[in-house]
Amino acid sequence: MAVAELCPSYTKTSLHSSQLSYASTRLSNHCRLAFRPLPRTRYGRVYCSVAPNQVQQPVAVQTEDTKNKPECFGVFCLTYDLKAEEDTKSWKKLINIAVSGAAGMISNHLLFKLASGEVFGPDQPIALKLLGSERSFEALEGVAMELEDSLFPLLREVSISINPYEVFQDVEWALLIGAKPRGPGMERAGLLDINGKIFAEQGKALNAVASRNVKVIVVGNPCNTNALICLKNAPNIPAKNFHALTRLDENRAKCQLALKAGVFYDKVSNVTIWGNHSTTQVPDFLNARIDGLPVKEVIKDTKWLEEEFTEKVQKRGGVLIQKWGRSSAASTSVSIVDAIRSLVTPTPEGDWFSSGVYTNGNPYGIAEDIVFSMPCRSKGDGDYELAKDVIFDDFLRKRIAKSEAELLAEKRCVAHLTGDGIAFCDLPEDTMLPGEM
Ligand SMILES: NC(=O)C1=CN([C@@H]2O[C@H](COP(=O)(O)OP(=O)(O)OC[C@H]3O[C@@H](n4cnc5c(N)ncnc54)[C@H](OP(=O)(O)O)[C@@H]3O)[C@@H](O)[C@H]2O)C=CC1
Ligand SMILES: O=C([O-])CC(=O)C(=O)O
Repeated sequence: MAVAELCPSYTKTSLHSSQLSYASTRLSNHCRLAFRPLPRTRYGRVYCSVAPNQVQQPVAVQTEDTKNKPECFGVFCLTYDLKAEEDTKSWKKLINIAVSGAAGMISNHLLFKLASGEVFGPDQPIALKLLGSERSFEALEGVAMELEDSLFPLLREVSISINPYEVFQDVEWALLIGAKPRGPGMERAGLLDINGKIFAEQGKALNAVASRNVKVIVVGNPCNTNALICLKNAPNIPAKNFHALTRLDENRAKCQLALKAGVFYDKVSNVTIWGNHSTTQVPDFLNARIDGLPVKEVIKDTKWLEEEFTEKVQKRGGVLIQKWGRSSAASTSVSIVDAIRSLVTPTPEGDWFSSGVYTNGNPYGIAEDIVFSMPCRSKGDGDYELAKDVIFDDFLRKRIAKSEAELLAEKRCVAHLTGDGIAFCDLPEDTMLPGEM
């Protein structure tokens, strides 16, 4: 970073504290420096008095102090005097949001939704902490540049790093999207192992440095078992705070039911996706409602519901890949927004939403100690409870049991990553992620 950027007017600028020693190194020979910390922030103002022609072009070096910290990015390293606005607006306390796989396709949609305010509200300033890898670091800088150029008023900090321990520091939300896609010829067990290692490491990092009340949404596949691995490696964070994203499946199911019934999709409610985010998932039409009525009273074609509808939802991701040549990114990011908003706003009376959550005393008789998608309700405080008014029939029970068996097998397969002993992979059949068929 050039001195001119650090001290653009040559009289006064604001710096993140991590830049201070660098600023001092570069400027001390040329100007008198004073650093005054701003209250309750990690920023301060550097005051220097120097004539422009005295400033020499710097060599971009970082001191020991700065190089192990996540880098704040460009314009997000500055702070501004918002006092005039603060008189008229009441901003909420800044929240820290970590996003992994931040240079990937889903994040490319999601980050801009988060920064726009449509997720956490128009009075909620946010800090985005982007996690990438050496492979993606330059792309991550590109993402941060686009965020700069978008001039989002609510986006107060952006930092990028390849170290989860830096990125997860004090985060209140962790959106874990980055994962290796399953390549040709790769066994599902191999995918579980490779991605499981990523989520074990990230669980440990969350455990060490995140807010104790962090909410974690695991998107990277296989997301249920990745979420299980993550929470098992984070024993100091409540297991209830971990979610595997099945909201996209719920949205897909709502769309298909609306289409069949000839209604707009906002008329469809109480849709549960049970189980795994895989082709064994169970889109529940028994409890779902259209315009307040049980689906079966509106759609009388039971064969369609049991066969076509169920399979269409289970395989929607794969069909989309065949059309697009890549997996759902925009609709996934929309569903992540939906998932977050369902936790931070009260669930409408009588309705619920689906999320893959830890089974610990569930009322449905589902095996304990796995991450299973179930119907949830929230008061809007970030927490949830399981919906109680749910009915089952033989068809639903049988389908749920299949997804449950799959998740139990996945769990045995990653025992070495959850602290449950030696892994034993006996996956019942090579079931697929929605995108793999
Ligand atoms: N739950 C759900 O409903 C859905 C889940 N998904 C899943 O979300 C994940 C991300 O999808 P998408 O954004 O489209 O994917 P992309 O391929 O566009 O991005 C994935 C990111 O994962 C990171 N990554 C981490 N580890 C590896 C690794 N070992 N090999 C390769 N990449 C790695 C990469 O970032 P970097 O280089 O920085 O590490 C990359 O940017 C996938 O696992 C996908 O299957 C997708 C749709 C729906
Ligand atoms: O398998 C994938 O990456 C895609 C996926 O999860 C989906 O579309 O639901």
